[in-house]
Amino acid sequence: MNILDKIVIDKRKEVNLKKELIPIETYEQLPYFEASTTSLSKRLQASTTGIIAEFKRKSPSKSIINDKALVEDVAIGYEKAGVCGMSILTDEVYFGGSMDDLITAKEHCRLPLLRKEFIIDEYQIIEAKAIGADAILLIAAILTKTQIKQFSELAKSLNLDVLLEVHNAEELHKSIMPSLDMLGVNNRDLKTFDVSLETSKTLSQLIPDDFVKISESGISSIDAIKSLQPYGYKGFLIGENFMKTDNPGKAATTFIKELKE
Ligand SMILES: O=P(O)(O)OC[C@@H](O)[C@@H](O)c1c[nH]c2ccccc12
Repeated sequence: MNILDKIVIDKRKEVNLKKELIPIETYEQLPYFEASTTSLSKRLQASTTGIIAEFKRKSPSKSIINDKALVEDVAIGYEKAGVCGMSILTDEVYFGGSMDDLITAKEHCRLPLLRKEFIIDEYQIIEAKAIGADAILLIAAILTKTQIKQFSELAKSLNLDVLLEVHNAEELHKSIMPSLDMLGVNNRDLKTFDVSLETSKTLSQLIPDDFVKISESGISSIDAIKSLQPYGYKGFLIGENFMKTDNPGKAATTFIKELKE
């Protein structure tokens, strides 16, 4: 069994358990549930750099990336660096993240926050809104077309932006629908962990221009970004390249400064 299948099985158990412990109505009463959101896709459209910087402690492919950095320091650092948004892993088992990380980031910066999670149930979308997320990720590889439609429409009704992630043409074909704001191409195959920026380049021509195009994973240089921009990419999701340093905010500052030159 590949790692993605395993993650989804565990996630199903986790969500079923949580549903029993915390009824959805509890989330609907939290203050952020009614609060307004900041649009990540609009920020990206208006930006010349388009960096979405991620907070990621570990991953199944790399194990520990950074177990010292505090999410509040990183949120403040990323905001100062001038990123367009911050992506926060909330999966605990495989990525060492938590919903508390997102809440903490929300308290320390005004950046649009993307909840990076393996969403398989509408419950997680209500939860995302309630903890202060501005955008959610939907992964085509683990969802049916019907789920993508239902989940993205629910997110839109809550004013959350939707980033739909694909890895191949088949996933892209089943996913294109008006309730999505951003289409992300993951350069990392979540089943094998192979990384290639060519994935973004080949799939770009199949993505209609009305979606904000984002290239995700394995981006570690200015040259990589410059090579992707001609393919229409407006957003670049970067995790490890910043998180592997002692000071991710500083790494993002240097990176963005250089990108602007
Ligand atoms: O650390 P990287 O290679 O810069 O990648 C960041 C981000 O794209 C990656 O964490 C990611 C992209 N899609 C995902 C889906 C689930 C978990 C993680 C991800």
